[in-house]
Amino acid sequence: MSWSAPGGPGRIAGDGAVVARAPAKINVHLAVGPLRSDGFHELRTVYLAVSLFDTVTVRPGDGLALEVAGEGAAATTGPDAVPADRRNLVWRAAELLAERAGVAADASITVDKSIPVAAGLAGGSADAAAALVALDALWGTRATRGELAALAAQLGSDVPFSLQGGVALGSGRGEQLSPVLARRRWDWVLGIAGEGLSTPAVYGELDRLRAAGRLPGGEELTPPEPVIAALRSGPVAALAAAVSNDLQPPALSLRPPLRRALRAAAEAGAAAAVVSGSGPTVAALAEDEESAVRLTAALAGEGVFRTVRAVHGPVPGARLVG
Ligand SMILES: C[C@@](CO)(OP(=O)(O)O)[C@H](O)COP(=O)(O)OP(=O)(O)OC[C@H]1O[C@@H](n2ccc(N)nc2=O)[C@H](O)[C@@H]1O
Ligand SMILES: Nc1ncnc2c1ncn2[C@@H]1O[C@H](COP(=O)(O)OP(=O)(O)O)[C@@H](O)[C@H]1O
Repeated sequence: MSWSAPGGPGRIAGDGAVVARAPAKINVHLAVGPLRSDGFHELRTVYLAVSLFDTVTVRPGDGLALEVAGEGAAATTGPDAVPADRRNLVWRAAELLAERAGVAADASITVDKSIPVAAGLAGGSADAAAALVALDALWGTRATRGELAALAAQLGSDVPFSLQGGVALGSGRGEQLSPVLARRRWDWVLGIAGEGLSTPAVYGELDRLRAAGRLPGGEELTPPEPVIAALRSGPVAALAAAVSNDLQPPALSLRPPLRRALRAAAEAGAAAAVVSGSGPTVAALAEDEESAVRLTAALAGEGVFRTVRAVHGPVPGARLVG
């Protein structure tokens, strides 16, 4: 990896702050193969970045300091707890970038979370991607997008997509991306559960259900082509017919009330309703504005803590703002 010599600060505001934001994602296709020897599953997934963002602000500092504010700051235990130390993906992103670029890891970092935690929306990955972009500017490390993508892949399977945004096909463990063309804007209503689900627990439940013969073994990955064709061609019904997620059955097994939320969305006229990634967020696809309003009302209360309207517009990945 070749790094330019540090070239001075990037886009820095008056008080020395650099701000970046990155989007949440949903998976409109998620085919999961058997467990690999490295502890990950082979995937074919189609990621869609949606208009729900976390913001990361970095300032000059002495050593690393991290504060987590907003949505993610509340829980102290369980899958929804966001640590404000080196276990946080943002901290790891900072250490990794500093080490690779040969600069001191000096920064005071604030993460403002709007993306719910452990929700299957890749909030932690968004934070890590935004931190890479912001710290690259603060430290003047001038990494190329490709260099940042390589660091992102070391931080987590979803982080390269959080950096890239838009719509993409993910292979390998999800980190190998190729862009997908989407012709139009999609309107989603996200039903956010009050309590998150742990990603490794959901993959583990899938393995358990497969080993017990209660689900097909995953040797044959459902091909993503129908979803990719539907995204290219446009009609809502085509995308709705093609959406699928192998992690939905294990998420439902761990969180049975999610069935009610999926049913409520279907009864309220959702073109499609699917668990996003490892869940427990339910992503309901709206035909139009009126349908989105109906879905929002239907999801409220059905084991769902709150709803968020999110569109794919397309939505770019991690970017400096301000
Ligand atoms: C399921 C997905 C779908 O996009 O996201 P979420 O819905 O949780 O956001 C991803 O595969 C999550 O990606 P990410 O959250 O980055 O996972 P990582 O940190 O790389 O891995 C956490 C753990 O998830 C499991 N894991 C992850 C990816 C993968 N292809 N196979 C796996 O088995 C492994 O147990 C791993 O130790
Ligand atoms: N910046 C971060 N934001 C959220 N969670 C984080 C972060 N850094 C580490 N984590 C850990 O990752 C776990 C799940 O992260 P998150 O990305 O929100 O969910 P998901 O994998 O379902 O998309 C949390 O339980 C938390 O302990």
